[in-house]
Amino acid sequence: MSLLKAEDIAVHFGGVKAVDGVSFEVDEGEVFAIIGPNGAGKSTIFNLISRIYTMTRGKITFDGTDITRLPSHKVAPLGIARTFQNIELFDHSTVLQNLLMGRHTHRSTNFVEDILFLPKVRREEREHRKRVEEVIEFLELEAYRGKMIAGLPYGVRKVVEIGRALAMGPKLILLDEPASGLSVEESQEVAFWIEDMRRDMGLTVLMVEHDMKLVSAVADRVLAVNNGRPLALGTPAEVQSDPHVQAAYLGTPEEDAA
Ligand SMILES: Nc1ncnc2c1ncn2[C@@H]1O[C@H](COP(=O)(O)OP(=O)(O)OP(=O)(O)O)[C@@H](O)[C@H]1O
Repeated sequence: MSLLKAEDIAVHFGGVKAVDGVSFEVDEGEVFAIIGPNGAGKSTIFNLISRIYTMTRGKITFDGTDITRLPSHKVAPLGIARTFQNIELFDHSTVLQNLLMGRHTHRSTNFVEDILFLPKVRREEREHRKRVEEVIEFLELEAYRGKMIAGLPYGVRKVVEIGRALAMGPKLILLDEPASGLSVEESQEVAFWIEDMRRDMGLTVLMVEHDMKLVSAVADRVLAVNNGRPLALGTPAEVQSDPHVQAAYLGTPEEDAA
């Protein structure tokens, strides 16, 4: 069953057709990757799903709900969490504080209830802590729990960014280039975590990634895009051997054949 469905989605910025008629479905429990050269429109597709950008045309359905015109702040509570290409954490807060902030989408208490620290507030606080501790254990972040983000190595910050998204308890996680800037060993770890997210947490994963080794290792299906247009859809091996995809990456005249 498809959890996310994008139908003929498009966004144009003046004359730039950043995304121009892309359709795909992500099945529940699937790891689905979007690949393409720089400027192909991959991050823009994420921004359309997150509702950061408003679509020029098309429709996006998540878990049976039409989210095409949903305000962006209502996307996360539905069960969609994301990471950003340029890590978006609070540098002067600890790992634990950043992960707890990931729980904010689940707050049902108001300011007065919080001040009075009512039983309902305490109960929610306990639940937030429990979920965050599960994430810390899952991503093996115990050693960094009390450390400031600013002082952490890049690879650890990338993992915390994934943790912040996981702390939300989503059904679908959007990973924007989870392996960029990581060493070969760190990328392999990310591959294991993606597998575990699916197997142990029952998550559906949609990722944008340049690292074809990671994509081949974890993705069930791949959508290749170029110039905002779809090029090929299939297994990693099928997409990698597609002549249009090869042409787009090599920049040969074949590119126009798409
Ligand atoms: N807010 C915006 N205003 C104008 N143009 C934009 C905007 N956002 C994206 N674009 C343009 O849309 C195109 C697609 O950009 P996008 O960032 O989605 O590419 P990408 O495939 O994610 O690239 P990369 O791999 O380099 O991250 C680019 O030409 C980009 O300049």
